[in-house]
Amino acid sequence: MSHDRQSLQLTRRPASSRLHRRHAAPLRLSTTPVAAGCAVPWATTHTLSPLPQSMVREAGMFELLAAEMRIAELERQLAETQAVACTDPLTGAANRRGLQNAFERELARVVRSGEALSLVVLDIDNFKRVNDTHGHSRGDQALVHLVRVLRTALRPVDLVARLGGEEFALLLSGAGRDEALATMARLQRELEVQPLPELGLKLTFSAGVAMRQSDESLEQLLGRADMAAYAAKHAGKNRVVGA
Ligand SMILES: Nc1nc2c(ncn2[C@@H]2O[C@H](COP(=O)(O)OP(=O)(O)OP(=O)(O)O)[C@@H](O)[C@H]2O)c(=O)[nH]1
Repeated sequence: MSHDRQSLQLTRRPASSRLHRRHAAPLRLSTTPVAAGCAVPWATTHTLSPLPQSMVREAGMFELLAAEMRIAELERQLAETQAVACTDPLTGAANRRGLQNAFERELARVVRSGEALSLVVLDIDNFKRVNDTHGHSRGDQALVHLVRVLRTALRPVDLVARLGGEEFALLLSGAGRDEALATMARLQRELEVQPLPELGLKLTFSAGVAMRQSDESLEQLLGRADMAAYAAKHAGKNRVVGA
């Protein structure tokens, strides 16, 4: 039997095997009478002719669309995984990695625009007492409450990150030292008027503010802000010190 590109003679066989062949090279199936003198009366022969170009094109478009949908889904999953990897699970604030990413993003922006960038290290005062008096679970709630108040009071461009325990960092985009100090005074007032629900507990913090100097890395900036926060603690807590 000779096979050419235009037609293919086949005896009857399972549909699945025809579909398989058809998937690889779409062909249209049409039956023709059994050849005269055929010794197998139940056998029919079929001529498969090529599908119209429009159907081939449609099939190709369908496969392309399916691949694009799959890629979009994988991109969504990747973005979700990255967001989880950069987030503190308890408070929803950024974690250190999230802070690092945000710092790099902001740095690129302020270098272009010439704007200032300030970083704050903030440590809740007497947090051990909150845990000891009200329990660890209330302590957790206090951390969540603090982040909520900070986020509500800050601009959407600013970042709240949890460095660990009851220590946080704030990245204040476009803020110089004085503006950052004023922002921190505002946050102190917000916490004063928004005590922890149910307990009525007022949280206070000690914080150090550092404005980024040229060529300063995140680690160096964090170091200066941390020392200022340490000074705030040792000066009596519930205060903000500029580096
Ligand atoms: N509930 C809760 N407590 C935490 C978490 N991480 C750290 N802590 C607690 O935070 C407390 C920190 O205590 P300290 O380092 O003595 O700090 P502090 O009591 O705030 O004292 P000062 O910093 O001097 O004001 C400890 O009791 C830790 O167990 C957390 O995720 N949840």
